[in-house]
Amino acid sequence: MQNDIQEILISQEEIKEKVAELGQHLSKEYEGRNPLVICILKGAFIFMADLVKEITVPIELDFMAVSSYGTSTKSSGEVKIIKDLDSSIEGRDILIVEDIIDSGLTLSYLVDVLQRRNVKSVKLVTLFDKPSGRTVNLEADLAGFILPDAFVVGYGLDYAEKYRNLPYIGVLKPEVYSS
Ligand SMILES: O=P(O)(O)OC[C@H]1O[C@H](OP(=O)(O)OP(=O)(O)O)[C@H](O)[C@@H]1O
Ligand code: HPA
Ligand SMILES: [Mg+2]
Repeated sequence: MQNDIQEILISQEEIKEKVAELGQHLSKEYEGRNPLVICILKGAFIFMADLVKEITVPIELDFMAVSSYGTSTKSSGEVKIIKDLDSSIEGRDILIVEDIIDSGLTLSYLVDVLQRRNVKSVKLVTLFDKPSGRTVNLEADLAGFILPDAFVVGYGLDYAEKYRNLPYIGVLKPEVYSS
């Protein structure tokens, strides 16, 4: 698996430091409140697990699974909800936890879906942001790292469901896509 990586863009240590910073920031922002933190599966599962340990206000968790990439490195443009939330979110402060915003299609669709459920507020935190990929107008409220225009894997992010368990963010060798 490590042999398929051309370059490590962000190390395990850098990610750890950044996640702690984001957690501190969110703890201040949600002081005195009890947000519902929503993990967007599958990609955000590692970020979610690490981030919530750095949040000091009481939170509740839920999970939503969506997919638009399948086995490709390009978004299909069609966002499919594979698993919806377990309960009503009416009147709640919602924090969406995402691993990466690339084209922005997944999140613009989801924010719209959640906002229509009469929530009190919706905020969006992403660990990775790839502004060069955007095809719709969407910004995170909080972003960890800005990435260059390359398809990346690791720390939850996959290529054809593989490499999610790499502890860093890396770029795949071109021959991996073509084989
Ligand atoms: O901004 P976008 O271009 O929409 O891309 C970002 C989304 O794509 C990936 O999910 P994917 O659809 O691959 O599902 P996965 O999380 O199960 O890998 C990633 O985890 C984000 O949810
Ligand atoms: O660069 C990426 N890597 C993995 N999954 C993704 N989904 C959107 N962009 C990416
Ligand atoms: Mg994916």
